[in-house]
Amino acid sequence: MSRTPGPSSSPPPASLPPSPPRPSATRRRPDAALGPVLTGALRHSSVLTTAACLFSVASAGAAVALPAALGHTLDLVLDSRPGGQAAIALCAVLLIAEVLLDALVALTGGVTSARSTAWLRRRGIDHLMSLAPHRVADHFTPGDLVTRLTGNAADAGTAPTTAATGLAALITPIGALIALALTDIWLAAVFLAGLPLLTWLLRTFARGSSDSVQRYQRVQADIATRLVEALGGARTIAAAGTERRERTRVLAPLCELGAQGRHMWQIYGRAVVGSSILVPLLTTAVLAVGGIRLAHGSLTVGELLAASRYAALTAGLGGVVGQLNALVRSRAAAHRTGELLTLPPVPHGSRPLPVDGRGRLELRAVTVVRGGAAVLRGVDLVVPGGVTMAVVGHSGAGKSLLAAVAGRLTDPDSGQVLLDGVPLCEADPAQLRREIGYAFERPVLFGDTVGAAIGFGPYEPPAHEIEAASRAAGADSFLRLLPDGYAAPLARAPLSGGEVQRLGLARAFAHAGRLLVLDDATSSLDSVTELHVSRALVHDVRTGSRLLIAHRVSSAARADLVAWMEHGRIRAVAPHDRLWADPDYRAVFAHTGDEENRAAS
Ligand SMILES: Nc1ncnc2c1ncn2[C@@H]1O[C@H](COP(=O)(O)OP(=O)(O)OP(=O)(O)O)[C@@H](O)[C@H]1O
Repeated sequence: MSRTPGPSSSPPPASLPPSPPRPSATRRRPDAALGPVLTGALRHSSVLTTAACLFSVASAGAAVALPAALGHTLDLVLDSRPGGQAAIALCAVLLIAEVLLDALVALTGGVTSARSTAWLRRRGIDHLMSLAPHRVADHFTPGDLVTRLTGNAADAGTAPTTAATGLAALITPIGALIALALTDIWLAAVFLAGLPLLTWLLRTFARGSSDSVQRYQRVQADIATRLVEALGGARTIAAAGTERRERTRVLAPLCELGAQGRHMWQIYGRAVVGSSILVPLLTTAVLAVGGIRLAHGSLTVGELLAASRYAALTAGLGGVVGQLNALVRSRAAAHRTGELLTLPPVPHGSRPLPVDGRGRLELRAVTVVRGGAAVLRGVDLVVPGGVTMAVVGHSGAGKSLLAAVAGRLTDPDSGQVLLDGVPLCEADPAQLRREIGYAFERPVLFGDTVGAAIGFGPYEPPAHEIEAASRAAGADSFLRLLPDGYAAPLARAPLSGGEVQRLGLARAFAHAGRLLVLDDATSSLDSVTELHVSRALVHDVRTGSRLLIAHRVSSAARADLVAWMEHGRIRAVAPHDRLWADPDYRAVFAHTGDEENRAAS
């Protein structure tokens, strides 16, 4: 309730991060990023924001009315006029109302901020999940994203409350100035004389601190990005013995962070010092002139008392500095969170796949550009329904990208991909995820238990299907040795690289649809296990087409057809036996052992 003059309360620096590490998203028009966040947060908490606004305006009204009531009461008491008791009661009511309203502002404001923040985080994460993974990676690092969706979202979530209470922060001094003028026009004139200086102080603060806060948040994000990278590469760093160097790298932006932090404090400090000098000077000047006016009989004692309170409240305009600071911070944070929302989501259609489709995959003139260069160049390829096709080629030929395009993990820059005659971009996304299974070379496992990690997918398969998939992937034997079997906590299960890969395979088998894409998903398996998996794939997993990115001759030899890729193009499609006669084809497998090559030939 106390509206003390001078810049106040909230500390200047922003508390959260991220950075601009990757290009374009951060170069969009600021308003394009800001609009959806601020309007969305406001719309989402409109009732509470309106309540907070009304309470704070009412509280400001009580604050402005109180000095007049006090002054009037004092005059009544001093002159022994009737009505003193009623006036005292009115003062008490105004005082209590102000306290209660302030409490309500704090309550509704807190809830509004919490709800807006929760909405922003949900919206941000939903949007993130709707984006193409490579597009996200092009624009944001993981650390940057985390800070945008946590700290920045929390700061941005305070915007509605700050704006609502900011209105009251303006009403109080402006109302007090009007009341001062009504009490005595000369006193208001004295105050107005100093107003240009106060206005200049506020404008300088707002301008300087906005830049500084944005830079501070970016540097914080940079540190978060480096930290996430270091955590991801912890084993490599330990093996290389470069912990000290890494520590230095992660903390390198700290100097700039400190500089930006100091700069913010300097701007804030200058504003505080400026208004701390100006405000008492103005108040004192008003009091001095008020004293003269009292001596001349132009003011009563009660009016002087009211005038002194109004001068203090009017000078509370300096307190807007704190409010401005909070607004600047939440605006900068909203801008950072909003940049994520400006990335266009992957468009989807709703066409169903034909019920009797067998997983015929067709790529028509598919071109994919990465880093400014075409990585897949006009690829035409047909995987007939029910056929297993191995994709082979030298490292960097574009095999993984082809696998990503096949299951719509990324869209081609030109050309079309069709599953059972339906262009993937027109297909119902939920059905697409049920009908296309993926296993990767280095799968990431999700779930509380190892069983849940296998069941993780668009639907939860029953336990017996999870176990059957696990057997097919050669994972059942080692899972049963775990103390709790399939219920063993994933985080504490001691899994080798090959075992993780088998769990990834089991996950894909458990959700196998009409198309199964195995992107180098058996690379860590020994030959015996790989043979077991290949057989299980034919006999124990739902039938459909398979696209296998393969490096081993044995995998290519077992496939019905081989697509041989070279420099982003299909060089040939034929059974392995037929291609083997070509020395260039054999050179693709030059890295595999002679024994395996002999066996395959
Ligand atoms: N996001 C990207 N930005 C730039 N270049 C990319 C990107 N993704 C892939 N590439 C490039 O595309 C090429 C093909 O990559 P891809 O992973 O498909 O090769 P690959 O045939 O699967 O190789 P490997 O057998 O080594 O896994 C590589 O030269 C790679 O550097």
